[in-house]
Amino acid sequence: MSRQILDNALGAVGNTPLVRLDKIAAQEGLQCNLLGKVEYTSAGGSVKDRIAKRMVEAAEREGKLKPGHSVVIEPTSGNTGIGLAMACAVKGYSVIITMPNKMSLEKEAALRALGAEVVRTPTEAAWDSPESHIGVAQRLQKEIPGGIILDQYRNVNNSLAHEFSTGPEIIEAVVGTPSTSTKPSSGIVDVLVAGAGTGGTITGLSRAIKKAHNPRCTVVGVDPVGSILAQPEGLNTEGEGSQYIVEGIGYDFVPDVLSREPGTVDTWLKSTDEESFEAVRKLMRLEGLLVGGSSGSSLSGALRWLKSDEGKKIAQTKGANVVVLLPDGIRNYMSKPWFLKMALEAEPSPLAQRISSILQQS
Ligand SMILES: C=C(NCc1c(COP(=O)(O)O)cnc(C)c1O)C(=O)O
Repeated sequence: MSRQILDNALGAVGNTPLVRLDKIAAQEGLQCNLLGKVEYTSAGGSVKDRIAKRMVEAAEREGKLKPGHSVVIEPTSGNTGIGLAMACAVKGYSVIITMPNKMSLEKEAALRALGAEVVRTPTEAAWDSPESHIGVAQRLQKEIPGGIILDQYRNVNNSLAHEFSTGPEIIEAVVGTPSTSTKPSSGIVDVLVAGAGTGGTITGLSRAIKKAHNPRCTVVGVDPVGSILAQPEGLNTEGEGSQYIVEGIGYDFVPDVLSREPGTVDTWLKSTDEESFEAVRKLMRLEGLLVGGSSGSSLSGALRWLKSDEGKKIAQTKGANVVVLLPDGIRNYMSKPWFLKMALEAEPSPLAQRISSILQQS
């Protein structure tokens, strides 16, 4: 793709790299391959570009979007909104985004820069209350001529985008990369680990991998403490309803696109902000990957699963491939206290101490 002229920015959605996380794997004593799907390299900066592009193009094919008339309205934690705003900028639709107050200023700035109107809503509002980002979007859709909610929480094109783009990219990379003596590979995706917000990513990836590639792949879902997506429900009792800082994953309802069919998500883990941000630090410091908070949630879930009774066999299997979905990048969170603390308040390294002692000498 990078060696041809693209019609517009939407041509640069997806086709993201699958990157070895060898230093983290070594630090954790893993024999398996730990592979990160780095979604921040997509044109809009996240995995959600894919569903935004597919939902808009499907709505156009179905005659639901009319240039110069339609106003796309979407409730979002930000990234789907950015993908939609990018698509609407290219295609000439107006767009209104409703987004909870918790979400970063960086996402709001990107949305506004792309031409979207942004309406903030109370983070604590229940999903089905008129004050929530979903409730406000529905009210605006009723009142604004040409208003249409493409609805990532119900739209089949959400999970289909991952079943037919993200999934095949992962499979092709794993199958197409030869096994060598120094980098052995089973040639299949043995484990997939992903967080869940709408659940479209994990549902689509599970279907892509289990239907067309490896029906025995273990799919691990990561759900923040405070959210209710994990199964069995008993996992959600501790800390139910508590607020968490990581953006993009977890909800107080189960979106339609998150399949509850047996065999879609084989096991769920609960994640905390603390372990998520520690995992972000590892991805930055050890692997040079400038990822966002939910990438840390996925990695911390993967590392915890690999230490569990269920995962330890794979952990010690040379050539087994464990794929971790890394949904977005630090661009969305640069002014967030959790990141500034990590980046600017770290303990001075021995090198930093050496530098200051040199420079203090008159
Ligand atoms: C639901 C939205 N985002 C999902 C998301 C997810 C979860 O992806 P899902 O496919 O929605 O489950 C993980 N990480 C980040 C940073 C995300 O933005 C949204 O942007 O509206």
